[in-house]
Amino acid sequence: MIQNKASIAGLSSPFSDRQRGIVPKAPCSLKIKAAAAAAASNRDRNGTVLAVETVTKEMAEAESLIDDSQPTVAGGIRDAYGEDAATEDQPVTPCGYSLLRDPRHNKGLAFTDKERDAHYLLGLLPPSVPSQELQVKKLMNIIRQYQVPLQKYMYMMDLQERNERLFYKLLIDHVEEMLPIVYTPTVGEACQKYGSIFSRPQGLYISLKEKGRILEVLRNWPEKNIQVIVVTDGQRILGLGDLGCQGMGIPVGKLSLYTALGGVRPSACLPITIDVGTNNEKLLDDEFYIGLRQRRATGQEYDELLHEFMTAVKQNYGERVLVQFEDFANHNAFDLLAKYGTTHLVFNDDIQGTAAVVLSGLMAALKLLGGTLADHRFLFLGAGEAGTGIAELIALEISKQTQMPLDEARKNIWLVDSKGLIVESRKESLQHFKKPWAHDHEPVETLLEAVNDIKPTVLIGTSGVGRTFTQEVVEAMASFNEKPLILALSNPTSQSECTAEQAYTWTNGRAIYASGSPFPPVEYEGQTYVPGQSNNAYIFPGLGLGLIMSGTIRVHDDMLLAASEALAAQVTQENLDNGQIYPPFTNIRKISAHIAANVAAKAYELGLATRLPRPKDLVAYAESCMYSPSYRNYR
Ligand SMILES: NC(=O)C1=CN([C@@H]2O[C@H](COP(=O)(O)OP(=O)(O)OC[C@H]3O[C@@H](n4cnc5c(N)ncnc54)[C@H](OP(=O)(O)O)[C@@H]3O)[C@@H](O)[C@H]2O)C=CC1
Ligand SMILES: CC(=O)C(=O)O
Ligand SMILES: [Mg+2]
Repeated sequence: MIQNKASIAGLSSPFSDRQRGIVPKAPCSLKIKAAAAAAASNRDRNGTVLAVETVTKEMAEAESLIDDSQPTVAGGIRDAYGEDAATEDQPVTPCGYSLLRDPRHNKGLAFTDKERDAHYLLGLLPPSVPSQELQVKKLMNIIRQYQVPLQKYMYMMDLQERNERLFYKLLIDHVEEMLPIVYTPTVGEACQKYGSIFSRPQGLYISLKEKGRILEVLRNWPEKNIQVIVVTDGQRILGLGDLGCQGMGIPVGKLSLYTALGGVRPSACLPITIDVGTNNEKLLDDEFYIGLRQRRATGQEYDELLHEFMTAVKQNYGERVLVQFEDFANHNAFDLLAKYGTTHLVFNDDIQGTAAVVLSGLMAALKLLGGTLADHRFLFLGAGEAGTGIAELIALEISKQTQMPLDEARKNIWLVDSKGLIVESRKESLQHFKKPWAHDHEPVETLLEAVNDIKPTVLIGTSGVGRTFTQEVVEAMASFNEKPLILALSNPTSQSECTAEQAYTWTNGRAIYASGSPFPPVEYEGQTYVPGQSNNAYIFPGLGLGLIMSGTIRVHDDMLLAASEALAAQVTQENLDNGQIYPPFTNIRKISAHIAANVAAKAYELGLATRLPRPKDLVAYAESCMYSPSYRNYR
């Protein structure tokens, strides 16, 4: 979908308003200040950027000065990746016993005789020199012997701390099997028990105690060339509620997917947990809880800490570091995105990443259901970050496809929250992100009533509450839809609105179904149904890679649409014939390269990319940028 700049500037969704600006408020060099001034002078009276090419060129120049001061391998755009993309022999700093204790360089028994000789390893290892593939095979044998998923998780975390390349090789080569361990659902249980299983810090902890010293905290992290930060304050971890400081498992898990699925090098990834306390009484009473033992700070105290953090991030890492907000409670999530969307490269995974993955699933599903997006009726259970984020992106796409005003495009999209259907008569008391969805309708209290009234073709669960798509609800969907599309997005598995088995059996095998956490295939009346996984993990790794490789300085809604289209384009006829609206995760690195390329192409088109010149073949370029977990030879 190619848009001209005028039509982009004309969009009026809340996303666009938040994220259209490209003027850095706190520029980190004089040259960037000059570029910012140029950007400011290129706005019309609505604040819309009119011509950004000049600005990005100047910013690119300014940024290249910053890059020159970074201790990276020489060679332009590829600098950030060179250390990992290179296949030739590499120098290695630690040696002897320290080399075996350094996860970034350790190879376990796979050090060659020559390397053992050159790096003071003689006698420190038994004689055998297995290949990396054999090491993976051995570890998979061990992991498969654990019956309890949390034990597998702990084994994987230990491996990551011991031998990083082996961790990623194993994760990439066995992605379908290992994703549910390092990610949802097991990561949810790990967060709940994080204090009890804590062994070593895996990211930065910034608590209220560090107020006034956040820059110093960032500088304590050993890696300097950071490209992606995933940050949480732990208040809405999956559908498990407030887990306080123990939410750290989520940034760690998300960033391991940035590397495994998106090819961003691990040393460029920084997990951060902001600890402002927790309102979870159970954790406050838990002797193993690792966070501040106080109730959550709110209001000015909260805002000031977050502002200090965002300012320090830009000061320390520059204009192009991507900050992914993850699992914040919705009032803070929307506010942070609005506040920093115009000054920082920020992205909210729960609002925007989820929106992109669901829109992609819908685009693919239309090939099975027929019609266009505008022909369908959507009903959501849950009107928070995920629900309203998805709803808004669907409306934006409908508006683009049909040229109808956004408000009009919203009319076929309905949301139910904990108080019932969102309708006009409730408007006054609604949170701001729900107001656009308050349509004209009688009050409706239950989901079943809403389903029977609205007769949606698509039912989407974003409530965080398990088994809320009851048999009656699903059967009602099947009574007026030949192929009811049912997306039970809440995580982890326990919070899924209905299971795959329920969706298929209650619709006599007619449902098209996907869930946020994976379900195994279902046998029903002699047929095998393979459910899809509708999770933002399809989107953020490729989107992040696209932003990084193009040096993009702001996220724009059109980049989300570009990511959705790229993902939908990877769904094959064979996938569709099997009722699947997402491609399998086994191909995820190829998929991520395509998403990255589409996102980068959009960023160049919008003039928001600063790495110039634009590579001709963006897919090939994305692939060439990707981190490879294969061992390097040490000279
Ligand atoms: N698959 C994926 O990729 C993703 C999945 N998710 C999942 O989505 C879920 C929700 O996340 P998020 O949107 O951020 O959470 P929010 O807290 O922002 O929103 C939850 C919404 O659900 C509503 N709700 C809660 N209980 C009920 C109920 N019993 N009946 C009807 N509505 C209810 C809330 O109502 P009210 O506003 O009245 O309180 C609120 O509108 C989580 O489980 C999360 O794991 C999130 C992001 C990505
Ligand atoms: C997947 C995800 O981001 C969530 O459930 O919050
Ligand atoms: Mg999340």
